[in-house]
Amino acid sequence: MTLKKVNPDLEKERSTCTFNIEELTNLLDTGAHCTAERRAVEDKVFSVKELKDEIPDEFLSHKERYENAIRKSVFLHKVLQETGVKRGVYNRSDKSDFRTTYYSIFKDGSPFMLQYSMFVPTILGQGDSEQVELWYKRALNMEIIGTYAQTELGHGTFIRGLETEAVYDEKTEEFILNSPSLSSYKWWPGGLGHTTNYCIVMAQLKIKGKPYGMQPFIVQIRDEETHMPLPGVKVGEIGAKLAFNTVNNGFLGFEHVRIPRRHMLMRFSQVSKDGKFTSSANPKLAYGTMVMVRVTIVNSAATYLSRAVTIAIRYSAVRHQSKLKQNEPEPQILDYVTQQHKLFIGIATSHAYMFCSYWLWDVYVMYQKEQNVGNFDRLPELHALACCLKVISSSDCTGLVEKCRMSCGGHGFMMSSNLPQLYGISTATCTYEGENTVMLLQTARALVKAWELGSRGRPFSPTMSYFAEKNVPSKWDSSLEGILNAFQKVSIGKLSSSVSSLQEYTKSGLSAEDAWNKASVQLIGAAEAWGRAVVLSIYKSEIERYGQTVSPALKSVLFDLVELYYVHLTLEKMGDLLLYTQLSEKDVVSLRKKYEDLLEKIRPNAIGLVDAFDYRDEVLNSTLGSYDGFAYERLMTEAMKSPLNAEPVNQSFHKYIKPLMKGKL
Ligand SMILES: CCCCCCCCCCCCCCCCCCCC(=O)SCCNC(=O)CCNC(=O)[C@H](O)C(C)(C)COP(=O)(O)OP(=O)(O)OC[C@H]1O[C@@H](n2cnc3c(N)ncnc32)[C@H](O)[C@@H]1OP(=O)(O)O
Ligand SMILES: Cc1cc2nc3c(=O)[nH]c(=O)nc-3n(C[C@H](O)[C@H](O)[C@H](O)COP(=O)(O)OP(=O)(O)OC[C@H]3O[C@@H](n4cnc5c(N)ncnc54)[C@H](O)[C@@H]3O)c2cc1C
Repeated sequence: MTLKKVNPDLEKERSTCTFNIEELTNLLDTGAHCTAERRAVEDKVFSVKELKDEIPDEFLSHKERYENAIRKSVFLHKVLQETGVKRGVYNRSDKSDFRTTYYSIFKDGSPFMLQYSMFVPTILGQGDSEQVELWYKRALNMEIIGTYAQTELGHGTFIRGLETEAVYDEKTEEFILNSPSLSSYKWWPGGLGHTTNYCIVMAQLKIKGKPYGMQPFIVQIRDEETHMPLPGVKVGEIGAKLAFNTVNNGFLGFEHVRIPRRHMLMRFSQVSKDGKFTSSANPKLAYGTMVMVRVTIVNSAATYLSRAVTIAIRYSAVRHQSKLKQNEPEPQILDYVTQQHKLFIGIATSHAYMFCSYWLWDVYVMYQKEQNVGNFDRLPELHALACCLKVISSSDCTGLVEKCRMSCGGHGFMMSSNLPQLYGISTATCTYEGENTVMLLQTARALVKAWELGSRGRPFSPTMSYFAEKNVPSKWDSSLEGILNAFQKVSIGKLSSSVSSLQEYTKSGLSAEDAWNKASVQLIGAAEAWGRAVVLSIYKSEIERYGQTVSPALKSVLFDLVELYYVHLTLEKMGDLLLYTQLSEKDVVSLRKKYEDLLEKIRPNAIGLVDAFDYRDEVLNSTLGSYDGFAYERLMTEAMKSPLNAEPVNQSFHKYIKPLMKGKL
């Protein structure tokens, strides 16, 4: 099929863009040098023919898909090694540490994913210098391939309830790993099924019968030559899932498997040869990898959404349907304001979480530096921020990815659009690295504690400082500052009501735990409200900061999106605002008009805005979202790859249908 260069609809859209697309790309990539570096890596990666799929993955069997993913992972590793990309070392954004490039090769994840995302970072974060020296090099060279094995069949959320034991035997200076029950089997770790030969096992340390809490151990599970499971190791794959089907998530059980003492990662806690336990300065340091991954999820969520919204907006610009005016041709569906309502918030939300993720990453890096000199003061706030922003970014972005899919009508249901797969990998972020409700409850725990300490005169941490302000009613103000203040009032109001309920429930005789459980719906509302106030505040302040350095044309568009985000959220959360602020019906009417005006203002820049995410066709992997906009031609080309189209009549016709038709069954 010969294609014209670009669909005229997209050509027209690109001509109405009011800002410099490259300038926005550089800003989103955290610098022009990051864009250049990323593009150079992409040029290299996408020129490797072995990394292209001849048959779409969805037409392969489960086993074939796994084998294909392994083949590609190995080629990709080689290419990235040649380009000098540091694997296992996170950066501020998915794009600048090449996660997006990496994972675009796999629509459904790579079996090496956990090697890079958690195995190596845990060695770096939890190992002492000697252990890092030994294991990091081996892992980086892929001499060993590992994963992070924490979750068990019986427990994922409640880490203190994990059953896998590591019992110290001082006679042999070894730990004995044991899985005492079926529910203690590790369940879920990526790559564990048939890919990894080592793993970090989180297990309950016991010395002379005394428990010392959960600690990380590096455990060999397969022979380095034959890849056979080692004696006492029971390992396999957990089966088909909603997504991540090429990640090779696995199960693992131990029958008294012995490992050397120095295989416990000992940066924070140590066990001496004679079985003396030295505790870390803060027992929660063993949970450090989770904090780091939660921080990175905020950027990943924004990135998944930016890919989905690019596909949906490009498709909406080339798709024509129905009639707006009787005597005119069918309009682009992007001209329907309801379509703009579904999609433009996706661009704004992606920006909001991207800019917040850069800020959060900087907070994390600052904490890391302080932690290295024994200062853990920032940890409780960082933990609350990482939990809460992980939750609202993953749930908002996943909801919007699904909205993007539905906005493409029937074609969004096609696997070749890549929207179903994007939904799959996005929705997983709501569960992994801490199930979202549980993470909100962790956030609420920190907020209630801060509130109670604050009421006794203790200072609030920076993101909670507005708790100190009295919740006095003030006139509604629809400026950005006014809306931010209003959301802070909602946050104070919800937290204050939750604390009052907790106090009333305990006063009425409930235990602290029962009171907490009874008030928990309110508590997760208070946690979410705090997260909203943080995101509104950081998104605005980051754009104000960048606004001073970018061109006036770009600054104007960036603020259109900030306003859209603010007004959209105000209309969405109207109930809360009516309860806790002076918002009136008249204000709502004028905000609705403001919202409609903003959609109209953003419309000419819609394609420019998604082009600025700078996703090559190979990254989007979508028949609907390609840069040239030839969606129908691509849909047909992909349909022809269905194995059923290889022959005009399938044998089942002769075997079953024909006898049925002839009444000969
Ligand atoms: C080219 C290649 C480039 C490569 C680059 C890199 C590639 C990266 C690829 C990126 C792709 C990313 C893909 C990632 C894939 C990941 C797959 C998913 C992996 C997992 O899911 S691993 C398993 C995760 N599991 C969890 O998250 C479990 C959740 N549960 C918990 O965290 C805890 O159990 C919970 C709920 C916090 C409760 O713990 P508990 O011990 O019971 O604590 P308490 O409630 O009693 O609280 C005590 C006290 O501690 C504080 N606390 C709790 N947790 C933390 C923490 N993590 N840090 C700091 N403090 C913490 C808590 O606030 C309490 O404080 P108090 O002062 O109130 O006492
Ligand atoms: C795609 C994917 C990849 C994964 N990869 C890995 C990996 O590589 N390594 C690894 O170790 N793990 C991995 N996991 C496991 C993951 O971390 C856990 O599934 C997750 O932490 C949730 O725990 P759970 O499954 O035990 O859920 P549960 O805790 O059983 O949650 C079930 C329900 O119970 C509720 N609930 C639980 N506790 C509470 C509470 N205290 N208060 C209120 N409600 C509660 C939850 O809100 C939820 O609604 C992965 C999971 C997925 C889906």
